[in-house]
Amino acid sequence: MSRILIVENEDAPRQALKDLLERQAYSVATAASLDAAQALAPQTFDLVVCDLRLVGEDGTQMLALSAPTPVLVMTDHASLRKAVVALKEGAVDCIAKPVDDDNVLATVSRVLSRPAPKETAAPSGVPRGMIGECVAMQRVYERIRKTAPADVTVLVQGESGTGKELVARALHRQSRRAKAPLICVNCAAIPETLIESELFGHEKGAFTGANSARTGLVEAADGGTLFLDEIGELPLDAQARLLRVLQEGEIRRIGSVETRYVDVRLIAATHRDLHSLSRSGEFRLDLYYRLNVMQIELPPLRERDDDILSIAQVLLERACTRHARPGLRLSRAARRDILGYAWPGNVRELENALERGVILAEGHLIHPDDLGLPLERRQEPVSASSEPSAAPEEEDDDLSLEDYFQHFVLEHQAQMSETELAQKLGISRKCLWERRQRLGIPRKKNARRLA
Ligand SMILES: Nc1ncnc2c1ncn2[C@@H]1O[C@H](COP(=O)(O)OP(=O)(O)OP(=O)(O)O)[C@@H](O)[C@H]1O
Repeated sequence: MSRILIVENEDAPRQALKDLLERQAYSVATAASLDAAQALAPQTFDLVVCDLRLVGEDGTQMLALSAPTPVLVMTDHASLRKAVVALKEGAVDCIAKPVDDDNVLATVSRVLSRPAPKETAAPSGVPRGMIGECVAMQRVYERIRKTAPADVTVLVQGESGTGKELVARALHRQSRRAKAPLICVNCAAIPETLIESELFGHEKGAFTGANSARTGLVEAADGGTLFLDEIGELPLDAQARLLRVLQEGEIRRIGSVETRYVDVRLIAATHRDLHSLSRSGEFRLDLYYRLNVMQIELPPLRERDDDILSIAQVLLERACTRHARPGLRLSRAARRDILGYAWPGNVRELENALERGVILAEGHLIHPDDLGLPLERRQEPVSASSEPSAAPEEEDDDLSLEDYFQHFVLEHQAQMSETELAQKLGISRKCLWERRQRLGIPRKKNARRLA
């Protein structure tokens, strides 16, 4: 299922476009401003549809924020000139407002069926949207790279929140099916009574409430990839049907005698041990062997020591943007807590803790209390240090040099010139400027002019 992000500040057209695209089985997210769009990581979508006339903002900026994702711009007569600029800067197409439903659908479908931009892995080989370069994750990236083109079934294993869906997306993007749909289904999120008809479809009248025939998600993934998250939750009857899809490429809608054929690559994910589930009869052993052709094992966050702080930094920047709190940083004690905590909810839990920190932080530093990590689940600090967590009056002692620098500059820059600030800090003005750039503390416009 292609993922589309709509950026439009007016409620009614935004909702109407969302409804229209969702009726075509696209997965749609919306944002009412550039900041809100940026916080949703636009570069991880398949397409961004952006109004050029956002209140107080320039919609063309979405092009840079979304790259390499294609951007389709919407424009009215008043912003035709901007549309020309946007097209010159790389927008894939332009649609006129008020939008014509058929025209939008045709354009969206045309843009999405173009050859997908080649996966833009960083030189280190990190797939788009994923953060982390520790040895364990390098192995994951290598597995993705080798497995993606092979068109085999893949079983992704790992605790909740370790990024299994991100791996599935990377596998799809790097496969020869990249232009075809990727359909993601969380088997745990669909009621047991509905899952078979959701996956395999049904005929009209197949059961009470089946007022019309419906295509299932497996058929919707024909030619592309089906990602079944939490496959351990799939009921036994649905497991039997899935096995037929894998063995024969055959599918039969509920209530139908007709057999259809599909060409689907399956990626399955679970945090459970499918082999022991199959010993207890909860999971079909034959399906387990069929799924287990290739495995990718995601390490829990607590085993990615080298990565935790760099992941935290990127997620923190995203949360700062989302909540319009630029430049917030983690105090040294907060960093120590992050390193020492066991992270049972992995990257998702880290994302949530940082979001909490950004919302609760009062100054420019995020302290342990702002993160609110449960005390009883903290591990021994990773460093040998036995520093107690900082009491407020000790906070100054607890600051790293960078924290101190940032704290000092933010507190005094309104009253001091750059020369005075540099003198007080005992550094040159050039060094002050360089550190400002590195730490992202641009000089306040209202600060006094240089002496
Ligand atoms: N390596 C990573 N880099 C960046 N973000 C990550 C990484 N791993 C996970 N995330 C983020 O953590 C969240 C959870 O990721 P995802 O849904 O892929 O995990 P999951 O293992 O499929 O979880 P679950 O099993 O609970 O469905 C998402 O917001 C995702 O963007």
